[in-house]
Amino acid sequence: MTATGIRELLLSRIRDVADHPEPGVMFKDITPLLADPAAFTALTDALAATAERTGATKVVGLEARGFILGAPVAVRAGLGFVPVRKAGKLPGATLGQAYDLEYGSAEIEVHAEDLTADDRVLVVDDVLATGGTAEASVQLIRRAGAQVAGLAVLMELGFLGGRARLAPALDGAPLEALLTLP
Ligand SMILES: O=P(O)(O)OC[C@H]1O[C@H](OP(=O)(O)OP(=O)(O)O)[C@H](O)[C@@H]1O
Ligand SMILES: Nc1ncnc2[nH]cnc12
Repeated sequence: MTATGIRELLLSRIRDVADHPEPGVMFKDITPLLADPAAFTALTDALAATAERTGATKVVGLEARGFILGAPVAVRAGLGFVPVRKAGKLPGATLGQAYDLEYGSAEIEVHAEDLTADDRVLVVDDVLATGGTAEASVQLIRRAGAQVAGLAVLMELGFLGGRARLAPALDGAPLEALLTLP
């Protein structure tokens, strides 16, 4: 399939849900895409290609939808997977980072021992909206002493300005969005 064909397939499997989880938010629901094996496989392959191209040694997935996408990407690319979880879930010694997102605020954590100075980490998530979640994850990875190979998302909501917000934290590492939605 051509790159355009893949993008059209992925876009056709994302459902818009108005006013979820709060009024004024147009929620981008990826569950139809996950339920379609051709679309889910195409997405996994595209993100795994990014992992290989960026020379990543680990994939970080952001709870919860970043787990669903990131774990198969890590397996496909032959890399380890490191979960970045919402605060209070990981049992070991953690590093934490608070952040704001399009609809609220939260704190994420990672097991510090899962990342080393030799690691180049590709962060995988479904949506880049305001960039708050992704920015916090990049800060966390750097505080853990690892390098950031890049950030790969299924879709970027361009009108929320996440790319510009993230630029300082990424510090030259690539941000790749398979779809950019106006
Ligand atoms: O760019 P931002 O404004 O930070 O928003 C993007 C984040 O919001 C969603 O996660 P959410 O916290 O809703 O968690 P979920 O995956 O558990 O639904 C999405 O999966 C991204 O991680
Ligand atoms: N509009 C949106 N749709 C889906 N996930 C999101 N995360 C933040 N904003 C979102």
